[in-house]
Amino acid sequence: MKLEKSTLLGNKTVQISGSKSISNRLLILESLFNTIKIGNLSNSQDTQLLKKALSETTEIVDIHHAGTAMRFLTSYYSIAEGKITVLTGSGRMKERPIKNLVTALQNLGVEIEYMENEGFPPLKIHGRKITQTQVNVPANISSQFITSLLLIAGKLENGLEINLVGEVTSRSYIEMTLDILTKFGIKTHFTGSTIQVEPFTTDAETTTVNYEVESDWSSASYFYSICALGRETIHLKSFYKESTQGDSAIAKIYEEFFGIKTIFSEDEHKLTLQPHPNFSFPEKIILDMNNCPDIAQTLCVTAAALKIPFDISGLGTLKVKETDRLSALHIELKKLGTETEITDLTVKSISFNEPQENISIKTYQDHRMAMSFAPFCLIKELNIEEEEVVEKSYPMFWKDLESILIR
Ligand SMILES: O=C(O)C1=C[C@@H](OP(=O)(O)O)[C@@H](O)[C@H](O)C1
Ligand SMILES: C=C(OP(=O)(O)O)C(=O)O
Repeated sequence: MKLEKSTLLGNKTVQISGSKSISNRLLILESLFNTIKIGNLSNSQDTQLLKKALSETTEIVDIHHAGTAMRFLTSYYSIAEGKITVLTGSGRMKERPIKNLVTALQNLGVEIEYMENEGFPPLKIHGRKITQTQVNVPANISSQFITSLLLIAGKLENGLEINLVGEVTSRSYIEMTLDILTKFGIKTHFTGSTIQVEPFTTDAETTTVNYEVESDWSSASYFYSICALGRETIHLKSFYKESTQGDSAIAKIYEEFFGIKTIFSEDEHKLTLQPHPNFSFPEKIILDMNNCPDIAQTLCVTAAALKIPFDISGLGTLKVKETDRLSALHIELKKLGTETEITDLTVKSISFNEPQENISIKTYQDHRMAMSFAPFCLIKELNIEEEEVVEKSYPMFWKDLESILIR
């Protein structure tokens, strides 16, 4: 996608589709318990892939690059008594770890085989009735393993006690799952590092839950970046003041470091992003983003574009997402003139120079690489390679971007 040097049109409204994370949780719960009326379901490809998988009865299920779908379906098929499912995905999915989840399910009595490499998809799952009630799961690789078990826990005869072992990563996503389970009528208790889930009662099973999905805060993050660089007001819909999405942290982060105030209009579920006209930018941004890893790329590109030094930690999960996001950032930020130093957990700016001529950003099959670098067109023209990657989470991204820019 060739993006010419642009300016931001003020006062435009962008309607973003429902949260991919919330939608994918609801689809699994709907399929297990059949009692949800979902509004504003995500139009992301990942959600469509999960929906399709849940409606199929074939033995082989290919989930492509949808990480949450891969992880959530692993537990889902584990309790499909008597059913054998081969769960596979894209080349990259076969490099994304799943061992901690598989071991937990094996320890609960499910038979799961690795069909290629130990610890990675594809998996052959022999669905069983789980009767055990307690399981330990290392929680430092992906919170999706914990969510996956939480989503099926209410379906087990005696519920489930999950002990989170070690450091807990992306904790906000576990809290989001617990919030959804509670709204759904499944009782959970999170104390210390133990989560207890009670079995779903028949009463709760017969009540229909109406769930209006809040729009996606990870998608909203790109408009915070655009607002920080373009310094005009943007409106976003449909969001709530009290969000269960960890990425809603973007509002506070962009207010503190880039002077973007967020005004919530409760009745319209609208956010107004308002740039402070005389904001003095900080000398340095120091931030732990363990709780909101998906907006790390957004922040790094904004800071690089504004040449504000940054030192971001808590990024241990970025290596095992759609691509190794830390090395992708390191390579592509150079093209914007920003040299960085990366470790397994951090990214830190070292120096800021002039951006290159004829910038062309590689996206490494990662939607967030494309969307996080796009706002740089407010500074200088650039090309984003393999623009279609945005479909994974935000198919309307280029159209929405176009609607708020003047060339
Ligand atoms: O549960 C979820 O919906 C997600 C959890 C996070 O993954 P990790 O827990 O692997 O960091 C996040 O990065 C991903 O985009 C969505
Ligand atoms: C990491 C992501 O998704 P998933 O893990 O579900 O593939 C993401 O959307 O940034």
